[in-house]
Amino acid sequence: MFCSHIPHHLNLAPMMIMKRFSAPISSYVSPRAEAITEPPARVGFLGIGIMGSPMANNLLKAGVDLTVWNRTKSKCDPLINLGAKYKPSPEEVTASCDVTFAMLADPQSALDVACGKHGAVNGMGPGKGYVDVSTVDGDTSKLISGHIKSTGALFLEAPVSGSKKPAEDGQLIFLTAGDKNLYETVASLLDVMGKSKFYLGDVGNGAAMKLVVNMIMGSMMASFSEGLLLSEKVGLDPDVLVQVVSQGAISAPMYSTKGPSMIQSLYPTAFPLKHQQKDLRLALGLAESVSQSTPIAAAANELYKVAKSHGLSDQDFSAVIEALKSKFQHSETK
Ligand SMILES: NC(=O)C1=CN([C@@H]2O[C@H](COP(=O)(O)OP(=O)(O)OC[C@H]3O[C@@H](n4cnc5c(N)ncnc54)[C@H](OP(=O)(O)O)[C@@H]3O)[C@@H](O)[C@H]2O)C=CC1
Ligand SMILES: O=CC(=O)O
Repeated sequence: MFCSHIPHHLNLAPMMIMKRFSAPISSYVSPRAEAITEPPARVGFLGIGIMGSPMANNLLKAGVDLTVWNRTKSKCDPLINLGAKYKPSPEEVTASCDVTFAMLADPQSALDVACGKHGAVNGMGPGKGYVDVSTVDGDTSKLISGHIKSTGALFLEAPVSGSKKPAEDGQLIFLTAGDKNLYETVASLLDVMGKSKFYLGDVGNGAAMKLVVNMIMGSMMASFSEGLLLSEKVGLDPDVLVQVVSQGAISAPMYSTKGPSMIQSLYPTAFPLKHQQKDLRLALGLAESVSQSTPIAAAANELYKVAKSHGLSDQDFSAVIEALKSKFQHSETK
């Protein structure tokens, strides 16, 4: 039988079968190679924010034995109510789990949680795995990998493409790199949380892929913002612009989902603006490291910085449009 290898205590089989037939398989690894690996029995999750919460929730719903930790403990409560275990430090989570996922804000927090006092590294050892799904730069990822692997454990970086809604719907795209054995061990868990997964080789490649993707996305949103405001100023209906864009060659889901609320100056947070600016900053660093010119991304980054300086860090990244409005432009030049 297709999923007969899944231990009975894990309720993964129906969801995995459904997903294999409802979503395109775009992983480089054949479905047969994934199917022979048993998922880990005890799974940890560190970082229960906008993304971590629905990802952990999907693991729970699939019957995974899950232990969670978050700096702000109250964010774990809904998951605890659904049956998750809780430990008061990353160290205690990794000590009690076979594989631990981490979904942290940025390079510093990913490093702190992995390598700081009572950090994840202290609970790692041979036979265990650490999967960092945060968006960080390659150097940070390599640093964390080095510390984890020095304990005899395995490391996989696996940043995700896809926002709050894809996380809720189990439709993320995993960009993985690192220990291939760990990739195979957690493949069925990635399938619970996502619709596809790429294995990209050495640690750093997953981080780089994610930064390139988000560099493009940040520039696209800045350009879309300019278009919305220009259309309005020349007397066009920006709602019609959204419809036109959505039907043509430049259509992208984010234009049709975020456009209507941007026109109303509403920015309900799915992807915080501060994280988009962080990703642009890291992507520019990546480009600098190989002397690649990225003037469009550099200009977009400046716009996100302006938006941050006006207190929009925790709004959705579509709030970058505010930085182009005359009230902000004037205050910048005063
Ligand atoms: N939202 C999105 O659409 C997407 C986000 N990402 C990436 O995923 C990661 C998480 O994003 P998201 O969930 O949106 O962000 P949130 O800001 O909602 O969550 C950030 C998480 O990091 C924790 N954290 C922050 N600083 C520290 C610290 N110093 N020590 C310990 N924990 C810390 C937060 O804990 P606390 O609750 O205590 O603040 C929280 O759990 C980011 O790297 C982001 O770029 C990737 C794809 C999509
Ligand atoms: O990192 C953000 C996303 O939507 O992907």
